[in-house]
Amino acid sequence: MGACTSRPSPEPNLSDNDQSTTNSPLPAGNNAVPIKGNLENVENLCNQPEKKKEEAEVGKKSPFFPFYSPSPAHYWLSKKSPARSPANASSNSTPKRFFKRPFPPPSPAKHIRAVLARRQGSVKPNEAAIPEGNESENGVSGLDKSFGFSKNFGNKYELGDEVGRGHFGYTCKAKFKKGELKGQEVAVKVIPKAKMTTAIAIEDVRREVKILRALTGHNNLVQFYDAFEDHDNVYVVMELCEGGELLDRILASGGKYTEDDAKAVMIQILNVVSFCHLQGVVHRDLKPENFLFTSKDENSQLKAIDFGLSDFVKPDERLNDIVGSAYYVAPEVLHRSYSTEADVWSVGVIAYILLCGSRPFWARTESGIFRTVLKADPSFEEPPWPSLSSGAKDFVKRLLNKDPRKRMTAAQALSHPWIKDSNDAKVPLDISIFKLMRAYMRSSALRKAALRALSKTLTVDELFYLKEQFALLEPNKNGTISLDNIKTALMNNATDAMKDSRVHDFLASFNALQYRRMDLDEFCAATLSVYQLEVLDRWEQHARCAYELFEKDGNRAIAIEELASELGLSPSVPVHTVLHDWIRHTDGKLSFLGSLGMASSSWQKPVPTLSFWGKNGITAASVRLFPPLIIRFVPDVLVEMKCKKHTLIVISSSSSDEDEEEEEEESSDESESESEAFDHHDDDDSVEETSPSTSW
Ligand SMILES: Nc1ncnc2c1ncn2[C@@H]1O[C@H](COP(=O)(O)OP(=O)(O)OP(=O)(O)O)[C@@H](O)[C@H]1O
Ligand SMILES: [Ca+2]
Ligand SMILES: [Ca+2]
Repeated sequence: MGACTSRPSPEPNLSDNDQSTTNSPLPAGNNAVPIKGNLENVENLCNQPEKKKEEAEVGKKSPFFPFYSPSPAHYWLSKKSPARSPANASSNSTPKRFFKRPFPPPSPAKHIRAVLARRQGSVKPNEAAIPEGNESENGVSGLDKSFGFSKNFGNKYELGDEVGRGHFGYTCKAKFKKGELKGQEVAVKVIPKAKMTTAIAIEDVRREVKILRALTGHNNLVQFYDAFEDHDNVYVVMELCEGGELLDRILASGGKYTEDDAKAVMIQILNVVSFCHLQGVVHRDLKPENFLFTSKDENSQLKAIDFGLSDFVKPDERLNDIVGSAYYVAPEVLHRSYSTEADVWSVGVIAYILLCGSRPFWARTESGIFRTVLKADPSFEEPPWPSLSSGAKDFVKRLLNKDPRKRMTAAQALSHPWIKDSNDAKVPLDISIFKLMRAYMRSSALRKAALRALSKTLTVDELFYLKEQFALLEPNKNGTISLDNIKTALMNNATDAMKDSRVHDFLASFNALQYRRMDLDEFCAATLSVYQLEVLDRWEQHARCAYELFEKDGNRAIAIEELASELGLSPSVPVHTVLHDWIRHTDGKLSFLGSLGMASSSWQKPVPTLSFWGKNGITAASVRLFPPLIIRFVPDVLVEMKCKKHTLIVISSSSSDEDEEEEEEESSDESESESEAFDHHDDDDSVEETSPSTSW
């Protein structure tokens, strides 16, 4: 937005009137302009004669990006970053090797959101041209731009040089003017009120400060000191991080970290991300620009900044607004149903970049990026991946799983074998444990028995994390926990943010635990994630073994005929034939939708897709080849299906309503919903985009 072209205000009260037009704003669509891996191209882009540049912009202007952002070139060459300065282009400090998918990514965060907001009618089409210096119009617009912050910023601080900027604000050094702290330096993010042209934008700033205030105190989160306002600006005063952005260090390192260095960064990022998630805060804009080092020191601490797009999320809630930065955005965000797992995806993107120096999802247009995020698998074949450890690859793959239910959580990632040996700190409490626990407590006896059997097949590594979580709940002498333990553990970790994310209300749904205790065995059964186990190569062994244990415990499987009756199939239907008909030819998955015609008319609501799992994917033909096949089935049953000679086992992944809803969503055919939003885009090669009105 305007911020990217405005000059830093030397005085706090300076309005944005003087927004420079010398850096002619490029539409963010110019993200699409490829910077072919070296600074020359970037410089060329910048050095185009003004008129030519304008022409180029007009020609390439995409209707998708009515809001301009820093062009890659401008950003790259911004004065705050020596690594990006053209003067350094040939100096030793300049990375010799640039990314195949060149940095820096501009942050189209707001653009994604603004397009959406515009579509929903809450932003006027011409908001792109945000009225500058419109402070006198504040009243006219009817927007309440008072935040209730102190008004005496100017009395307390003396504003100094700019140290960085983004879409929403610019950050300056400042000094205490008087008192004990006189001369001490801080950082001040200045957010011009002139840019708050919608109620949403004002609310975003309010929330940014609220979240920062609530979460401050964590070692890997920028320390918040105070917030001020005056007629023109909001001032967020925080600790000054003098070590620059993580992005700069990545660039300075030639775009590649050693595994050990990457681990050290990952541990800090995951620590703060898991902390936010426990508090019920989802950051939504995790990217290397939003992590700063406190000092230039090689081992300096890393701090998360910029909670401008962050939000509170209740443990049961799914958010639906599309925000974030394109390269880092999770697929489920584009599908508009997401929670904290979306941040973990972004961490996965950062991890991928740290380890190999390339972006995992790349295209020349924003819609092209979205398409790859939704559909493409990142490459682990190209150098340097073959020379990296299998642990590192497994770690990144498990963060970049497109299914959020199969993705590791941040706390879990900290106990991943690749990380845990280098991590002295304790694994933090994981809110997702409580979600799984609640689903377990609401499950049928049959499902509980199945999960118990499955939990007995877990390996030492898989158990490590669950045991850590159990220990965090401080079991009593007998090794059991109760509702009180959960409450105490949460209280010990609580900040004000938990009030907004309603973690305590969520606890109320644990009443079933009030009169009983849970030992470690049951805890493991309750909190293991079947979705995550399914990702593992050894999943079939797990399931096969679990089934044997399940039977040994005296449980009886349901025969296919019983399943058929449970599904409402009439006894006259030859079930084995039906089974065959359920297999979708497109992907070889067993589709329940296909069975609808034969199912009894009592099936009113959409039926979830039933999928076959097997090594290398199961095709119709392989149904007969892989005994036993493991299939997941939403209703609460564990079923053995005798299919000719072979055995099919059905283990329900979950019984919670939430999951059923998700299943239904999935069953409406993922590819269809994707194509609805993106298929019309001609591939990334074209900068010309279809009109947004037809695409969103
Ligand atoms: N505490 C700090 N110490 C030093 N520099 C900072 C600090 N906070 C922010 N910065 C610098 O200012 C830049 C912009 O800050 P921030 O990311 O909060 O702004 P933004 O407008 O919300 O950005 P975005 O465009 O990513 O949304 C940062 O990338 C960083 O370089
Ligand atoms: Ca930022
Ligand atoms: Ca921001």
